[in-house]
Amino acid sequence: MNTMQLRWNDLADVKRELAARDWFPGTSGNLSIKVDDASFLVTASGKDKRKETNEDFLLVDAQGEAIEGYAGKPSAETLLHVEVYGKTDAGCSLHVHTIDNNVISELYGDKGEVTFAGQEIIKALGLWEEYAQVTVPIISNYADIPKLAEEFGKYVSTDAGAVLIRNHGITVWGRDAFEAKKFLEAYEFLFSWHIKLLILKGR
Ligand SMILES: CSCCC(=O)C(=O)COP(=O)(O)O
Ligand SMILES: [Zn+2]
Repeated sequence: MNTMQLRWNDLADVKRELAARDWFPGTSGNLSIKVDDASFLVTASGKDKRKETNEDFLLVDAQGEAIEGYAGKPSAETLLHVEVYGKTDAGCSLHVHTIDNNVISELYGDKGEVTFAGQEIIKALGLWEEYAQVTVPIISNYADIPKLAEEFGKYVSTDAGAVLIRNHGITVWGRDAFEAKKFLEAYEFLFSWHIKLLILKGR
């Protein structure tokens, strides 16, 4: 198998696992994986990402322009994935809309960030010290995608990270598909945990 086929299979695996979690409501969400310095695979726009077809992904260049030979259109949010690969050595970027990430983004949107501390799952984000804390930036949901990508790009500097888009969703990236998915699951765990605690405490 060549690199392209290997990466295609990696992305298909992640897509299947996120679909099993029901993290692609209403055709939302987009995923990408780096193939080489000049190209990455990204999900086709507007499709039900729970479905598996031979046309789920398209190859695009480093600027997000479709490379000939693939059906459909690249994700409308491809420019955010361009920011990740252009600014870091990340290998995979995942974007999902969940109720939990939307609730957290609205609760803390005015603050521009949300911080979690004292939770064991933070170790999954690579932070192993006691009472480690993690902060996720929250940006406005600009309808203009180049503007959204520009704002998003201000928070993209390390090979692994996450940004919440207010009342929209989260984009998480990591060195490879395994790491990006691990981070995404850890962030969604934190969001769900935090919301449940707030409800139980009546705040
Ligand atoms: C139907 S949700 C609106 C678009 C969006 O935010 C999304 O994640 C999916 O867009 P795509 O073009 O990648 O299908
Ligand atoms: Zn989206």
